[in-house]
Amino acid sequence: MTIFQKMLMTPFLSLTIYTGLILFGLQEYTDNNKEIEGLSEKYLTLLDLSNENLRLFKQIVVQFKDAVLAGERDWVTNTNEFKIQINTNIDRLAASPEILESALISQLRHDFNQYYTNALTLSLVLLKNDREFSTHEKLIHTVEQYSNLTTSHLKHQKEQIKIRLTQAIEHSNHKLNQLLAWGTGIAILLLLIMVSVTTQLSLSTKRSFTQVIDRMKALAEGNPDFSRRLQHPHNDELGYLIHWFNKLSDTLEHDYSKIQKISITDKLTQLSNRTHSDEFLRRQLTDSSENNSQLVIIIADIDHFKSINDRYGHLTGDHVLREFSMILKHCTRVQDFIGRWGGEEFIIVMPDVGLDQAIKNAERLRTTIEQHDFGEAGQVTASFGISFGIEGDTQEGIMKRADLCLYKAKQQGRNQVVVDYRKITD
Ligand SMILES: Nc1nc2c(ncn2[C@@H]2O[C@H](COP(=O)(O)OP(=O)(O)OP(=O)(O)O)[C@@H](O)[C@H]2O)c(=O)[nH]1
Repeated sequence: MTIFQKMLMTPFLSLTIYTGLILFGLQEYTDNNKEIEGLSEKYLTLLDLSNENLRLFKQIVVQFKDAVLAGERDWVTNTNEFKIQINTNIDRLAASPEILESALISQLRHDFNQYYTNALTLSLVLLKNDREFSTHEKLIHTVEQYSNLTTSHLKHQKEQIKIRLTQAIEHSNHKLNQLLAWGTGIAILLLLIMVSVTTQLSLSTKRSFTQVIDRMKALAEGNPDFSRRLQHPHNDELGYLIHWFNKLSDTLEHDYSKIQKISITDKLTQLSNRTHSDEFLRRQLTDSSENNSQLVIIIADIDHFKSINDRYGHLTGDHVLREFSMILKHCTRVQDFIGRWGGEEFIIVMPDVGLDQAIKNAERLRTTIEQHDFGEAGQVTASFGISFGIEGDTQEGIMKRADLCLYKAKQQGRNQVVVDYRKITD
């Protein structure tokens, strides 16, 4: 996935999830409202029945009183309708045992019927002009007792319906509040995850970009580090950038090493050139003095090279130089350094070698060259000057001593090896 897609995905996902949460919340809110509406309807019906029972009961009480006071027997029988209605209502209330306890309903039914039976009996007795209340004291007391109980049960029933309704609404609201709290929690959690993912993404992108910028800067400032390549495990824009930056580094490394090689190599002989020989000698002198090791240099110069050029031409001269270089390479150790010091002058730097061994090597070189067939130029000889590193030596010092020996070799008739023994004999 590309960085662009990742960046787009974060707000898109957030939007989708938040929209989902809002829609879910709205749905729950609507459902909750519907549930409360349903509850209200159910409970209010019960409350109406309860109120009606209270009203009917009061009417029965009043009816009995009126009948007795007016001496109208028919009025007593009128209460039967109210009684039937109350019992029907009680049956309807009993159909909701989850709201009204069946024990309370049974108690109400029992006490109301007790009241009605006793009140009816009392009313009929009193209507017979038997108005001596003291003789009916027990019955009056029973009527009062059941009247109070019935009223109390009816009120209690009404209260119970109200309480249950409040509880049901509270429960429903509590569920909604819980959902709201969960929704808010999830939204905050998601927000934190989004922020953390975006921060991580930004930081890792920034880190990778910084890496690329640093490497580009180093490259532009001429300090390339070709030993390692940038890594990016993802196939995103940064991955492509790093991939092509690494490709560019490969090309640059290749060109750089090519240029480096050219800058230190002599084109004709493919040996190290003067600049590189100079540097190498300086480094070796430092190393040998630090490690307290022996360092020997040999200067080799082709004899009468000018006359080869003059007689056979420069191309033949060049051929001789190439052949000469090959012999130097083949007759020395891998750790020996060979460079073209000037026109037909060469330097061999031999680290960790005794002077005797170096002299033997120079002699072997001299005889090999002498015996070699240089083609058109025929036989060619060379002269050698040898010097070795001494304490506090400088590049100029060791070169000068080797040069003096070479000069001596030329003076003494060429095709020979002259060694600078001065420091040993001193
Ligand atoms: N063909 C060819 N000749 C070169 C090259 N570089 C230098 N020379 C020639 O090498 C010759 C060196 O001549 P001199 O310095 O007089 O030395 P020499 O003739 O070898 O004499 P001695 O060193 O005294 O034996 C000059 O003629 C240069 O022109 C080269 O790359 N190719």
